[in-house]
Amino acid sequence: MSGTNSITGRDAISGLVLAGGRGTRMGNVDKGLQPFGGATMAAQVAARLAPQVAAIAISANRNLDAYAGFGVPVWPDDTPGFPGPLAGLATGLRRCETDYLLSAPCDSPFLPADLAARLQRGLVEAGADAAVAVTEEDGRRRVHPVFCLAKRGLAPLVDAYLAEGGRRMDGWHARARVAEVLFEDGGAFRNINTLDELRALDHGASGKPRLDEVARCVDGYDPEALPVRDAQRIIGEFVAPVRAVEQVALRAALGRVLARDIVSPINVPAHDNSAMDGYALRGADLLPAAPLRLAVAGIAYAGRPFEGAVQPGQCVRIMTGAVMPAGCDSVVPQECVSVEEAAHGKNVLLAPGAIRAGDNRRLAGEDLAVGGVALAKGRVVRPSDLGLMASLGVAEVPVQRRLRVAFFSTGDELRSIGQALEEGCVYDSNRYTIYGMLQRLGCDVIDMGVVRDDPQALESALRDACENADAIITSGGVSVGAADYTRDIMARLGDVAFWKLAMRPGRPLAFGRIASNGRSAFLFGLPGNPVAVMVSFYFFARAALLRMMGADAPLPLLRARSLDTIRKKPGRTEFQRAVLARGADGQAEVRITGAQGSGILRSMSEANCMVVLHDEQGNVQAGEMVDVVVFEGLV
Ligand SMILES: Nc1nc2c(c(=O)[nH]1)N[C@H]1C(S)=C(S)[C@@H](COP(=O)(O)OP(=O)(O)OC[C@H]3O[C@@H](n4cnc5c(N)ncnc54)[C@H](O)[C@@H]3O)O[C@H]1N2
Ligand code: MOO
Ligand SMILES: [Mg+2]
Repeated sequence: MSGTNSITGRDAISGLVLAGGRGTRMGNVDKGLQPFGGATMAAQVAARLAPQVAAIAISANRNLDAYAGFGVPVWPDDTPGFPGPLAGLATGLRRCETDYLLSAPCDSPFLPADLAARLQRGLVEAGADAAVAVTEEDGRRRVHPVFCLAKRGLAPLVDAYLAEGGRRMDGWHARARVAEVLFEDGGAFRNINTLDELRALDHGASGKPRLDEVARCVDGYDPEALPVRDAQRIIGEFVAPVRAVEQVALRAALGRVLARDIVSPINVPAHDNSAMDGYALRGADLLPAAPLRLAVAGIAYAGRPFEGAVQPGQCVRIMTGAVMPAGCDSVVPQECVSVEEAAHGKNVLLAPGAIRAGDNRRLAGEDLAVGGVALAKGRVVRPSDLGLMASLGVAEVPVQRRLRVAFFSTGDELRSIGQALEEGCVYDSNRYTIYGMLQRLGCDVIDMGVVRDDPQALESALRDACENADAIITSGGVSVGAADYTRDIMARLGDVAFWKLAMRPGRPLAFGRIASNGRSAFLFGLPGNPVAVMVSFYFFARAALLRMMGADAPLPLLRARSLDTIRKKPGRTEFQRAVLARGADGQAEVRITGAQGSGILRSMSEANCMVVLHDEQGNVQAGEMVDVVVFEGLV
């Protein structure tokens, strides 16, 4: 092994988020649970630590249920009375199961991504028992003793210092060998002390750049003609996963996003076993050119093994799934032998070449080996995964908590089902398509109805949504019409960009993050036209929401032959509704559903897929291959 991980490796380190303080400077609020960056401060710190260590725990003394919701162990101080972060460290050292413990405070969400590796290297190089981070500001060294990598064996020493009444985080340093490791980026250790500071940081970016900073990284960024892939990239970089984990019963994990790798606690199968009903034998007994006669020494059923050892010249009657008897490594199916009665019981006769040594045996661990990753985090759990986890005896599964998404439609012309349809009005259909798409994505939905084209009503709906949801989806009002107030209000509440996308349908799109009363939410202001709303959802909101859920589910693209000639201007992406079928030659063919107006929802229902004509593409001739996204299996 080489590199920083070779010294002891992240497997030797547990991470501890120190969230057990009184939060005095924040008005006694529980600092770790303050919303930040689409999650909470402690969750952000845990998320930054998690990839650096083998396991995470949280030191907390209040709101233990809320912390338990993170899906990691929560350790209240063993010493009563909120004695400070050192008590958290002491408790952590006592409880941690790895050789090293790395602490970090819950109010430092920007901590370095290589904190563990560098402290570990410093510790080993200095032959020390602990290592702490140091920065230099204006030529002055500043030690950050709360960012501490300590050997578990230090527990008695720290306990003794606490028992003497010592409270300082670095008060015990003189009694041990503590290495100081210099980090160049002082900002990474920045901590957030007041609610105002928290809001200021969270409002704009939560340690991430502002939207315009992200957008500027796109070559020739033009909000009036933004290519689809640039918009997708900006959105992907701007949204952040909402990290909160819950344990659910196995069946309830269906459709949910795995929050952690599922590691196999056992070998599956647990033993070598038979793949056939037949006779288990010793491969070494097989004769290449002559028939073989074996005495049947006993019988092995699935769940009821044969206990004895099989001697040369013997075999065991065996059923599919039964454990291979000791000494046997092959199974001959019963169809391939003849059985004869003998004085002492039964014999079986095999023709030469009936099987080879090792045939029809399933090896222990061939499906899953103990310690192997059976399912990777980020996976959306499917029925086969439920079965796989059941085969491992997994009763409860850590999943990401469901994303809460609030949505509403805007427009004075909209009527809800059950209302009279006056002159010039239309029934609100977007709320139903959005509802359907969100449901199938596995979100918790908050349907906020229709909001009138009235600035006050819009502002209060947006604030309400922001305070109650992780993401907000609106439809309508993002273009340039005289009643399109949505734009102004969205812009006033946060960091929102208005784009005209180089695509059809779904040209206008608002995207960003808004904040209200210390809470923030990602916002997707989709265009009002009923097909545009669906296309924008599928090609922008879907991936972003999945990313927020911590899911890894790229959109599968197929290729199919176009039956139509399609007129298409290069320089924009077009999404055409179409029907995919198998042609006479067995190959996939696609036919456009006809008129593609962005208000024609019927053609969306008739379609079973969308043809994606990319930016650079021009006219398509009948018979040419095109990219297709199928609806089924999408959401
Ligand atoms: N001068 C310009 N006009 C328009 C442009 C443009 O660039 N310059 N873009 C057009 C495009 S493309 C679209 S898409 C729409 C988007 O407009 P808005 O997002 O402002 O949406 P509205 O004006 O509110 O509504 C558009 C259309 O959709 C109907 N609608 C709205 N909500 C619903 C709903 N919930 N259920 C059913 N139908 C709905 C609404 O009645 C309008 O017919 O702007 C173009 N104009
Ligand atoms: O998004 Mo608009 O519907 O392109 O017409
Ligand atoms: Mg409009």
